[in-house]
Amino acid sequence: MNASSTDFSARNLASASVHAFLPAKPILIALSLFTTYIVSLAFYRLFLSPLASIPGPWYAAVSDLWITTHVVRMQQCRTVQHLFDTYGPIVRIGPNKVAFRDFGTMRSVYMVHKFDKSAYYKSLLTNNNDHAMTTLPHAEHAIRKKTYAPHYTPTNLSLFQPELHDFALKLTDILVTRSSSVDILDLFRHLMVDVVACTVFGSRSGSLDKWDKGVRDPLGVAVYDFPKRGILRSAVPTWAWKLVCKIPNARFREICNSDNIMAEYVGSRLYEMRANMQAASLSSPTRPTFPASISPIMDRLEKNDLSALGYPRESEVSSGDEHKMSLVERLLTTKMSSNEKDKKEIVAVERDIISEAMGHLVAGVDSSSTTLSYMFWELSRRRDVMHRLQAELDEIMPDARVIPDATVLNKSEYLNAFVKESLRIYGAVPSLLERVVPSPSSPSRPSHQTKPSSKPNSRAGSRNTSPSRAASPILSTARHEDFDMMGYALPPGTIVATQAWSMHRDEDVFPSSETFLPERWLVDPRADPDAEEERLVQMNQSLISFGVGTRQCGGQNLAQLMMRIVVAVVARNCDVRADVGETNEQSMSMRDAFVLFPAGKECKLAFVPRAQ
Ligand code: HEM
Repeated sequence: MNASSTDFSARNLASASVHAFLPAKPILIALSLFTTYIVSLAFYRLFLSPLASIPGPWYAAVSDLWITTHVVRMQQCRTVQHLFDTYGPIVRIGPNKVAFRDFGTMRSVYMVHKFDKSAYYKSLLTNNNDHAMTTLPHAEHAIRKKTYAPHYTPTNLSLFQPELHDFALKLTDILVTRSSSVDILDLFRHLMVDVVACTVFGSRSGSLDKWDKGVRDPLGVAVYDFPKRGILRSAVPTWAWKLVCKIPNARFREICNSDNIMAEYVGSRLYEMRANMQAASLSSPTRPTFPASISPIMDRLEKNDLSALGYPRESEVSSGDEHKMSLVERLLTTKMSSNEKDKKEIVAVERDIISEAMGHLVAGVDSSSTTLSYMFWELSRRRDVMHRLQAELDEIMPDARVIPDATVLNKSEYLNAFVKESLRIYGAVPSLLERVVPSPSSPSRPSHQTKPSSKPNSRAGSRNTSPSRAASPILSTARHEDFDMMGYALPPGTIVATQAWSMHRDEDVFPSSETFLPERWLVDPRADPDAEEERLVQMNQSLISFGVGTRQCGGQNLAQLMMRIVVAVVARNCDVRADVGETNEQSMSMRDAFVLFPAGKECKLAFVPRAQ
């Protein structure tokens, strides 16, 4: 090889390597810019953010990824509790998120200042529309609540007692006739579908009957699938969602479609009711126009084909009793009161009622069935509790098939203590209830700031007793629009939250908090009466299973009533047993995905009839 050919190859090689390097340059530049951005962001969040001084693990301050891994593991409640134990009552759990475990701050955020809910709740939209739980601004929510709240007053609910007793007796009959164990989580879900269908839609869905006959209940399955759909839906953008829903797998499609299945059921009830109401008040009722997602159902209904939905056409539970009104009927009456509504308005109102009713179905079924399941699981392994409860029930229910009125159940001391203790440990919503620090222009802007308080206390002057950090250097740099939470200045937009899980495990209020002890809710006759009164007030104020303030559970009176009815009739008629091979500590270990559920996703128990 001569010198000129060597020169040529070297030049070629050099030029080739330059060309190979050139396209890599923009990538390298982009990579280094990205790395600089990430490092700067992490540095800002860790050291310069207004939340930088709040205690908590550094990796939580840097990114939401850490807490998200615990959400995905369905162990967020336990993780946050561990942080409180490690860092104290206020903890930074994300770059923009602060969790607290303090009674005074809880009252301030949820009751006094009534902060708006965070965007997290939008993942619970039904039919792509808001309902009470997903309406974020406080003022807008107040209007909604006014329309549905009268339905859940104890007086109104007492009108539904005959149906509720029927369902509970039907459930008991199913339990005593089974020779093997029953997955009561599934069975209670069917019970609650019947209960909500009856009180909210004024119909009999026959869900328990279907369960008994081994027939699949489409409404029950849809309610069960809805949270899974919510998680999926919130994880992908709208365009991708349409593709996801086309994945050719029958079960998967059923999950994606759970929203529409519920809307079909509710829409059919609403249209039927509206037609009845119009027939009664107008000579020529106008056919309402329904939104696209439910118009096929309306077409089927027009052809009088209710069976296409899998539900019998039945008379409303309100028939024959003009005072008893389902929630849907109530909302129709309130919202359709003006005859001057145009078609567009009617569609909007009807769509709104459908979403609201679906919201109650979704909120009421899984929550109540989970708590009920844990109650019976606890009875199965605590003979002492079971016997004491049964002794009281034997007295108030001489006839095992006659369920006492709510007023009697509410006065039954041990039953109430048992329900409260169950709600404390197994309340179905133990999770962070997220709220947002408002901006200065927001109506929920606090007019004064919060100081930490050690414990709840009813006695005047004994609140907010622990030392405030108001004079701390952190606050000296606070801007006017910041919110003072326990001495830390939180800028508008910060997400703040407490969780029932931790409020209910405060050792100062609930000693031996991990032990299931209904007796803690009873007055100890040997103790000082004043101290006893104070102790019980503290516990009651810290029990937040149904949330706090104006955004509290809308259906809590119904849930409380159903829990008492079901526990009373089932425990009066049966003994409960668990086979540790199928239901045990491990399978019942608590998981949370906003609502609680057992790790094994079932709760199999055997029910043995008691000698009467
Ligand atoms: C043991 C059973 C139940 C528990 C533990 C429970 C718990 C809760 C909690 C903690 C909230 C407040 C969420 C927040 O502040 O972010 C809530 C809201 C709600 N719950 Fe329940 N719930 C139960 C049963 C029911 C039932 C049976 C219904 C109705 C059929 C119902 C309807 C609602 C509604 C409509 C809301 C939204 C309230 C509003 O923002 O106006 N819940 N529930």
